[in-house]
Amino acid sequence: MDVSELKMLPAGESDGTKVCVKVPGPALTYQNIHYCIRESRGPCRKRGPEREILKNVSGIMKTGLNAIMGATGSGKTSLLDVIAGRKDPRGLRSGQVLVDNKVVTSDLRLMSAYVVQDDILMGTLTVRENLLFSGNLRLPRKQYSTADKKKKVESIVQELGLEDCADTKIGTAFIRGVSGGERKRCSIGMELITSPTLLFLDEPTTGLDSNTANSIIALLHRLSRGGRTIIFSIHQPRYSIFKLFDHLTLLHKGETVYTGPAVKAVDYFQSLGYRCEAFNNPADFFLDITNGEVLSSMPTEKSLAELYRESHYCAAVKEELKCITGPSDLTTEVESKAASYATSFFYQLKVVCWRTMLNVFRNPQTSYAQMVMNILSALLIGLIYYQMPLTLPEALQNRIGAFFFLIINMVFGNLSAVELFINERAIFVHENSGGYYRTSVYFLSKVFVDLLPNRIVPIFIFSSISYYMMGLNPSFTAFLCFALTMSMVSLAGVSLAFLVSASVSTFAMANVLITLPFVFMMVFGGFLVNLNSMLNWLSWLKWASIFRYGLDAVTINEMKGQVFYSDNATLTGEMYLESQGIDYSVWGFWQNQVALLGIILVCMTFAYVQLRRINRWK
Ligand SMILES: Nc1ncnc2c1ncn2[C@@H]1O[C@H](COP(=O)(O)OP(=O)(O)OP(=O)(O)O)[C@@H](O)[C@H]1O
Repeated sequence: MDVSELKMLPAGESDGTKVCVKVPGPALTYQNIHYCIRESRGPCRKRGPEREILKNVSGIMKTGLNAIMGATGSGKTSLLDVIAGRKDPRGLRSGQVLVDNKVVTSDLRLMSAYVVQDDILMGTLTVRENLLFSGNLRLPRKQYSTADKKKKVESIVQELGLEDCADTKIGTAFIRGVSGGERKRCSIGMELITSPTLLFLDEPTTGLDSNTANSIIALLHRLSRGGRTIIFSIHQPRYSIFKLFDHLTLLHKGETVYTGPAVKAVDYFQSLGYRCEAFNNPADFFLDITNGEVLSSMPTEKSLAELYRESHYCAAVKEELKCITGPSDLTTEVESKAASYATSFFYQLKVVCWRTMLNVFRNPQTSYAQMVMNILSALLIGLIYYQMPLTLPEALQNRIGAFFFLIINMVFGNLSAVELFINERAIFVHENSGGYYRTSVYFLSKVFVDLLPNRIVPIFIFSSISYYMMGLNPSFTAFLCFALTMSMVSLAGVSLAFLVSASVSTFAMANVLITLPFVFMMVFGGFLVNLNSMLNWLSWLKWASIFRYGLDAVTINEMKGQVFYSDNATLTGEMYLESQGIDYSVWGFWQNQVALLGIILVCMTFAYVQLRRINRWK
């Protein structure tokens, strides 16, 4: 739309400054919002007393730039999250949020867009690839062909001025990427893909230098003139930013101290006896007032919130809200409706798998390092146990020692898998709750693209190097059974790591939770202690040991049919297996694989359940 067509009507109407656009954006109203939190305290996470963080706040936000300002901890982000339907509805004690007089449901939430403070983007993908990812998943395939989606991405690239960096990667800890401002623009672009008319942004200028912050707000201002209602929290904007605001909501300790046209705010506070000095930035002036650093020339016992409640601005809001009626309770409505998706399960799976694959290939430290580590450790083990003889006693000692070493290597080599869901937790929560894809799609993409090729291919290479260097049973079937056992042991270790990774949000906690079971499983593996001589009530733990199943399987695979000899005696592999109480029948071997498969399936299922249980609310 041509900007010259736009004209600001004179400010000062009771409802605030009106922005003239061809098609206005939705009007968002919120009424008597009481929001409480209950913090957990102490090591037992005992629930503390309830704390009210939003106290009876009401307001109306219309087409244009609607800023929510206030000092740190005043409740800006909480208000933004409540009205955007992102805050845990359990904390909402009363109040109602309506968009164009309709209650906020999850469908309505998907129509709007929310740009989080920390830009959550896939760092290994370029700006254009990230935008296309959003477009592919969030634009219905019935209405948009692939060419349409590409066209839409190109129009957003141009609208946001991202042409120069469209093919630059966003950047990770290892890759130098786009600048902070370009990152923020890309985050906004990810949300603009669905052409939302209601856009929420949490502190869009935080962390940016003042010129970049200026250009971001100028961009939002331009977008708002296309008929959008843009609502954002902001901390302490400079004047050139402040003067672009159409509507201002000022909070102090969870209460409204002003809501109305931004251009009228200085006059309002001057009418209360606060003097804004010449050249002072109004935004700084307001924060000085709420922080008590500027005093009124008309001292009163009343608080700023009480004075606001007596003002004509508050009366005007109340008057307008009186005409708007909606259902009495918001909470149930928000909770009950499941999110709907623009695309089918299989299409989502294809798009998310493609992104996961690109991410794996462009993250050398995970894919290539895994391969190199496996080759190096195979060579090391191969050299230590090079061409093991059949003479006793070293034949048995070396074989059992080598198998134990191999299993340890397979299990502990997967400790890095605990990073998987922790690293990407923020991006998963953001995209999943933003309606990009289902939880099952994300989980399966990790299994198909990350788990299988990243864990199984290197293990087959590892097995072929170490197996033939150690001079184990030369039959090819025996080699395949060995490689299969190594893969199953590794997958069982990874699935336990997946479960831990999906259950906790910090590496420190994940490391403790994964190391403990691995160490216990190692003790109950049958190498460090004779399981038959253990206390009965303790020995059941061997049934949960990945080590025991792995060790038994490779021992049966190697020993069965072998004959070991010393100067004056011979010992068959079967005799050794019997002495250890290992069932060496065909089922005896396969029951270990079945048990490992059982562990994999149980851990994977619980990992998926845990991913579903991750708290999406802020
Ligand atoms: N989920 C939560 N758990 C615990 N405390 C919370 C939660 N959400 C908000 N609070 C508390 O509520 C108060 C208001 O928080 P909020 O993030 O809305 O403030 P803010 O004005 O956005 O602050 P800042 O500018 O520092 O981001 C703070 O004291 C904060 O600690």
